[in-house]
Amino acid sequence: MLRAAELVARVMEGGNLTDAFERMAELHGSWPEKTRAAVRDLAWSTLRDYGRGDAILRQLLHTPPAIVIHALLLVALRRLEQRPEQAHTTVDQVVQAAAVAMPGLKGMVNGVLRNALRQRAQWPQWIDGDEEARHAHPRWWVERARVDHPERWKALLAAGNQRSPMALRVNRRRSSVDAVLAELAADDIPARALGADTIVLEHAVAVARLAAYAEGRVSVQDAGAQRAAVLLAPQAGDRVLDACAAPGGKAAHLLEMADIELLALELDPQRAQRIERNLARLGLQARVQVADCSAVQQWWDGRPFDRILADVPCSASGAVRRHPDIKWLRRDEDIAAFALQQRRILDALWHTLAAGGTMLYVTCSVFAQENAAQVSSFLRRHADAEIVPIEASPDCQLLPDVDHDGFYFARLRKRL
Ligand SMILES: C[S@@+](CC[C@H](N)C(=O)[O-])C[C@H]1O[C@@H](n2cnc3c(N)ncnc32)[C@H](O)[C@@H]1O
Repeated sequence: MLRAAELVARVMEGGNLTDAFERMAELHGSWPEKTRAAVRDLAWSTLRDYGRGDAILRQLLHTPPAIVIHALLLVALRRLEQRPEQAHTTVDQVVQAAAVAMPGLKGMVNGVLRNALRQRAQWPQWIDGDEEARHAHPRWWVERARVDHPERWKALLAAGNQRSPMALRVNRRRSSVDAVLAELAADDIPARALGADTIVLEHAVAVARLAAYAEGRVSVQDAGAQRAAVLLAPQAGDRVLDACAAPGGKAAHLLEMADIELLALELDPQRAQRIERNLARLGLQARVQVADCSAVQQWWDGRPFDRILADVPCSASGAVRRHPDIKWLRRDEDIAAFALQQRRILDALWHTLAAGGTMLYVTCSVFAQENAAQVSSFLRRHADAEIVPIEASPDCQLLPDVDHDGFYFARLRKRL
């Protein structure tokens, strides 16, 4: 429990959860898979529960405690909700953990948790009386959801608090959905097909259990993310740009779909290495270059692209259940900053698209400012741009559900 609390504390101090977890897992290389999964699950689910634990703690504490103890209490409350039948064991374990982290506060932790247990019947009322706790999202986020999705905001927020589905993308150059489904069935991994290359697993499993992964026959990629390559529809011989490419999921899908010449750009050199590793595992080739895609003069050779994938940096609000730390780290004003960055990238990339070529704009956001509003303003600035509809709609806003995360897609064609 202390390890999960350390991860939560890292996020409360402004750190990235996935990075913190990877560093911790590296440090404890001998952890069995079960321990790794348990630490991960507890940290992730505590952070997904944004605001709920604090609504309870506010009733029991006058001042917020030191960060590591605060995090430990949140983890403890999460565990008490998950396993009410083991309440006393949980309290004992948390008190022992507090004795390691801050021995002087052991008694306080014990007192708060025993008090919390005594008043357990009140928790639903405390949570319900606080809007952030009720939806387990920051207030500004609830407000944006309400304004941007007036019909579906409650379902959208509820979906953000669920566990994310695990989906595979079959490398059609090496296997097929049917063959992989048969392999999974033989390994007792329940799964179903969803679309041309997509399989959704009933429960998440460690990739180490998937021989098809190590052998480059499948990749782990959200089913929503897999729509990008399908919508861009690369054709043999196309010159294609993936402008924001790491870790290379969509780049690899494009290369699996057609014999194309692909340039994959990535700003972050370390993340760029992940593209190389992924392509090597799948037996695919592309030119990978570390560059800021919006500084066109630094990387473009002047030959226009037939297709461009602009999978821009965004709030990731559509993938919040996968990255629950973003509820804690993002601020309302960050959305405008992302929108500005996206606008710069779109305007710069447009110059590199051939007349008649297609650019697919993608975010994993559910906020209109990064999505439909961004595209409308792009169309107003570029008279030579037109929308290519997606299933009879000008664009496509996927909201998170049992099959996929939230994504936004808009297809833009440069007039001839
Ligand atoms: C949404 S992720 C891309 C995911 C990727 N397309 C995939 O499917 O695996 C956005 C990526 O863009 C990178 N990035 C951010 N700003 C960039 C820029 N100006 N130029 C190039 N890459 C950028 C980020 O480091 C991040 O890796």
